[in-house]
Amino acid sequence: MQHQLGGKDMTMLVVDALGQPLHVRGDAALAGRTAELTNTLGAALIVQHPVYLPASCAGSCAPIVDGQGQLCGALAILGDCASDQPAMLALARMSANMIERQLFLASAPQGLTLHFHGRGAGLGTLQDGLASCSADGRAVMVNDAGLTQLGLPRAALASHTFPSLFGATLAELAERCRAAAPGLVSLRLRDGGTVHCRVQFWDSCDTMDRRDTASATATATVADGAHPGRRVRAGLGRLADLPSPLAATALGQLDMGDTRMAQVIAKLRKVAGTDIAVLITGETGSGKEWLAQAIHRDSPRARQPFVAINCASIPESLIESELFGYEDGAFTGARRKGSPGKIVAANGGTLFLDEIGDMPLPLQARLLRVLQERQVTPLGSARSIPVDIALVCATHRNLREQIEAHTFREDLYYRLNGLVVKLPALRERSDLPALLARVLAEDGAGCTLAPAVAGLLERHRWPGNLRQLRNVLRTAAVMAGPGEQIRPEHLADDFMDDLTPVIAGTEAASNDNAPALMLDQMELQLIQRTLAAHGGNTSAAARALGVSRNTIYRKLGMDRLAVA
Ligand SMILES: Nc1ncnc2c1ncn2[C@@H]1O[C@H](COP(=O)(O)OP(=O)(O)OP(=O)(O)O)[C@@H](O)[C@H]1O
Repeated sequence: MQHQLGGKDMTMLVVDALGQPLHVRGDAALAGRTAELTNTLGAALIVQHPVYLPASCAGSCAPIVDGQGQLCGALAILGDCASDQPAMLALARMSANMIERQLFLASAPQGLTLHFHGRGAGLGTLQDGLASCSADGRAVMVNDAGLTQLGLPRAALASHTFPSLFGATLAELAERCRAAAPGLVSLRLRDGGTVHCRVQFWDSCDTMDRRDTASATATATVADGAHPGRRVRAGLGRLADLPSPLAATALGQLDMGDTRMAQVIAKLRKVAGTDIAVLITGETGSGKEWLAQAIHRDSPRARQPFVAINCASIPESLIESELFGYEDGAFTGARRKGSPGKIVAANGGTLFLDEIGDMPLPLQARLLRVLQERQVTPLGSARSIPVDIALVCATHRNLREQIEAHTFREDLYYRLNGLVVKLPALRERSDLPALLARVLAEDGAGCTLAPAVAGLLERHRWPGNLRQLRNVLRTAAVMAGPGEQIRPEHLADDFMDDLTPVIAGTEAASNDNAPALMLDQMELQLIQRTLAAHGGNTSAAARALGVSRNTIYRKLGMDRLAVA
């Protein structure tokens, strides 16, 4: 929440069901001050609905219910934010919802946990339903979002079992999980509706055939303080793990079966908790920031802030104040109250400096000083603030070359490179099918891939790496429609354009030893040459040849791939 509030002068307050403060961030005096506040918090507790607070203690408040649907407290954001009231109410409601989900998962029966939604795209969002049941499928717990989707009042839950709600026994579900190609299972409800699900089996669940599922499942330690050491079995294997306390460790979730990725993760696990600075290199979109976040989430600092700053996207003149902060009126245009800066904001947690190679030289010297002295002096201030941060940096540049070109300080480089890890480009990874399945499950609106599309995706060079992969699949899923099969015509034109030279090149190579050029082979060569002359741009080649782009795809056999 603090991150979302972006440094606004606000107070965050969590109270129990009796309105007693449990946790205050910010102005503790404000949190306990007014009768109106107590009354309004009380109102939120009574009506069990988010409410605005009165003007005297402006803010918003949302109730929190536990996994059994019992009211257990409320969360309030207090402070003068008249113009932002709706946003604050939404933030309070969203944060309360996140707490509720954690409470639910922490008290879930140890048989199976199901995340479900009527639309595949709803999975992994705060709106997806949660259902948990005991290993025999009898005791079922469902959160409010889940009950809404099932169309059930809470009181009716007591008379249901898992099979009576979801139309399958745990053993049947385990079987479906084994067979589910993209890591997403659909269940037909008793009322005829369908929900898309991701499933996690706890180890204690006896209904699973452990021998058969060994290759398809991942065993993971729950990264949740409430249940240290609990072990879960992810029924859909690594593909379907969710970013929840029941999922594998954050780093473990990035290991999809590629050897190089596994090595990167193994190295990072060794330095977890040591505060050794990590430098991540890799092409754009290869997942450097995601990796940095996973390092943070698996570290002892996980409950402290993760603060990211992209040195390439902030104007040079602002990096200094953004990073190191500034005193009241330190420079023209400075905010009246000054700003503590990102380094101080990350105190106790992790500072992620993305595109560190783009940091201007003078600031490199300042950063080095901060890292050595472990204290920051904001602009215009004589006072130093001690800081305790773990540092993760990333770059797609070659810092050694930059050192030789005198654009990067060698001493800073050696301070940053405690451990250097290189993320493989997507085209070098051997786990593309698993990645496709995961991204589809997360972002694919329940769609599946036609085999021909899987073939096309595997041929692609992916210059934009994981970012491009996610965008291509997300757009294709929208084109195909929820729950449909993604076919070649659903892929974006520019993606097909990028792909054409690769396929054309493959065809050309395989034609080298052809004895006599038949008419269609000449035609093929003409197309290949024209494509080459137009830099692989299918539209330009089609125009030059006076044919349609589809004709080119057809002649190159890409339509055959499409129906394979
Ligand atoms: N392990 C992953 N699995 C699936 N998708 C991922 C993964 N890692 C990253 N992505 C996707 O790729 C996008 C880009 O990732 P990220 O921002 O971490 O890349 P980056 O290497 O930091 O990029 P840049 O160099 O441009 O800053 C993410 O928003 C996400 O959609």
